[in-house]
Amino acid sequence: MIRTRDLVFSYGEVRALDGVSLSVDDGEFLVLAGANGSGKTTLVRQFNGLATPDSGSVTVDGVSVADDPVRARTRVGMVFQHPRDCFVAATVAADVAFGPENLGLDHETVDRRVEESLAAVRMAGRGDERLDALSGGEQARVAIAGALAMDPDHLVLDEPFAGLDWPAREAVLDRLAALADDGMSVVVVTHDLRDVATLADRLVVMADGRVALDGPPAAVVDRAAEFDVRPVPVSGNAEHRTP
Ligand SMILES: Nc1ncnc2c1ncn2[C@@H]1O[C@H](COP(=O)(O)OP(=O)(O)OP(=O)(O)O)[C@@H](O)[C@H]1O
Repeated sequence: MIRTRDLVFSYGEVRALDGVSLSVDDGEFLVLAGANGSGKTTLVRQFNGLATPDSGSVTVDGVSVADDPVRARTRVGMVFQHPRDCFVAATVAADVAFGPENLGLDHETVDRRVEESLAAVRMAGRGDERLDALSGGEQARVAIAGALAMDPDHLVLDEPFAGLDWPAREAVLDRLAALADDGMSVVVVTHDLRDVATLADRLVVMADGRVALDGPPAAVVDRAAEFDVRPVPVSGNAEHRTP
């Protein structure tokens, strides 16, 4: 579980987080929405210690991020917008291997993690392909594989769908939903609630550095427009769950 309590964070005079208390359970697929500048990115950067709060606390599986930021960074995988800017290698497998190699894992373990992570995003057998030859959706899935190869318990994606067409978006969402089904907590930051909200277990809308709405998408999405988030019809949550 990722848990924040009364988080406050300012950039100089700008108070970006103004008392955020939020818990994300294991296996929960949470969509974090909100208008530009509402504090979404600032919040998720606290989850793995990329930023330190002015006050308040963050724990990951009960351990304070401030006390053990290295642990938080390995437990919480992060995928940022524009994955192509974050790639460090020329080919798919080399890029996904980069993180686990840096952990000092042996070759066999790295190879296994690369294989499993690529399979999890339906990119199995494509390790030798060049990243610059992939579609935007495939690149997004490789970026997710790179985070999965670190074997995290939680996965946070900041605007992972930017620039993706509909089928690519669906493929990425499908994978994320499956990961949540397998027990990973998945947090997706997005402006756009189309299709995401129908898959998510929970929708949190931020406004002015605070949690403005929090609940099952079907219950809260109608109010999202009040906070400059595009409303969409939602038929229910957790459609991805299979008995
Ligand atoms: N590096 C920075 N320096 C100064 N102010 C910043 C910085 N990053 C963010 N801010 C400000 O902090 C507030 C919250 O920004 P943040 O990026 O967390 O919001 P967001 O909801 O993720 O927005 P967006 O959807 O545009 O990415 C905004 O007022 C923003 O202008």
